[in-house]
Amino acid sequence: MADSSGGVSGKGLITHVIFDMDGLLLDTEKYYTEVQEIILARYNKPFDWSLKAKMMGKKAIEAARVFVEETGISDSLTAEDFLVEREAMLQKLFPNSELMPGASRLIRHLHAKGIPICLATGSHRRHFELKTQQHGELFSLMHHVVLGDDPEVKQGKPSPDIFLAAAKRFEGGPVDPHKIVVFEDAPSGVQAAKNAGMSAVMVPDPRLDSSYHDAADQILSSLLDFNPSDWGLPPFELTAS
Ligand SMILES: O=P(O)(O)OC[C@@H](O)CO
Ligand SMILES: [Mg+2]
Repeated sequence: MADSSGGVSGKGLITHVIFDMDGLLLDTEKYYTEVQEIILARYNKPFDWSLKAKMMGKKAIEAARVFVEETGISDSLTAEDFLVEREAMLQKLFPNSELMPGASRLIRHLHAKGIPICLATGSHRRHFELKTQQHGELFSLMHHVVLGDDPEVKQGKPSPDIFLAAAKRFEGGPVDPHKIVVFEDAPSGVQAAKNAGMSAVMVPDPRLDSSYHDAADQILSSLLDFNPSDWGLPPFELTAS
């Protein structure tokens, strides 16, 4: 739980960092929302952030089941058919994926300072490739990448599987979870980090109700507001004025 100052109380030194991708490093959640609104409009159903909050961060089929069941359309559209229908639209949108503010600076800073960093995303390989095709050099700075369709990831977030798999694959792994901070945007992702025994910095979409923030150790409105010293990580260089 973040302390009142929004800083971090009582955290030991962090030595490794795990990044979520969708909504945290890449501005891609809007594409999922756009496609889901188009599909729901056919059933005259509204798409709202309480449904979004339950879907984001999950593996595709898990998010699809939530979508068709929570909206009450599962008799007309199966989770599998939903995934097929949205695929064509997403394949057009994902190559335009842009970085979230502060993402590049933080990744490059930690890499330059020799802090081991990796990626752990519910996105499966095909979507990962589409979303990162404009950002290959930046994502190559990750020590490793764990994807939603990785055989070790039996269950998606909020299960800890993906973050435990990520901790194992660092040099000299598995890394003690208490020495890992996870950056996430989704309630399911923050919960997965806590379930893995790790710390979680949440950068939530401002439209997400603040009641979903409770499990995070620190809440930021943007990665630009992250202060590495809060976590014992090397501070940003002061840019020459
Ligand atoms: O990269 P993450 O946030 O795990 O998301 C994957 C996908 O489920 C989008 O919500
Ligand atoms: Mg995310």
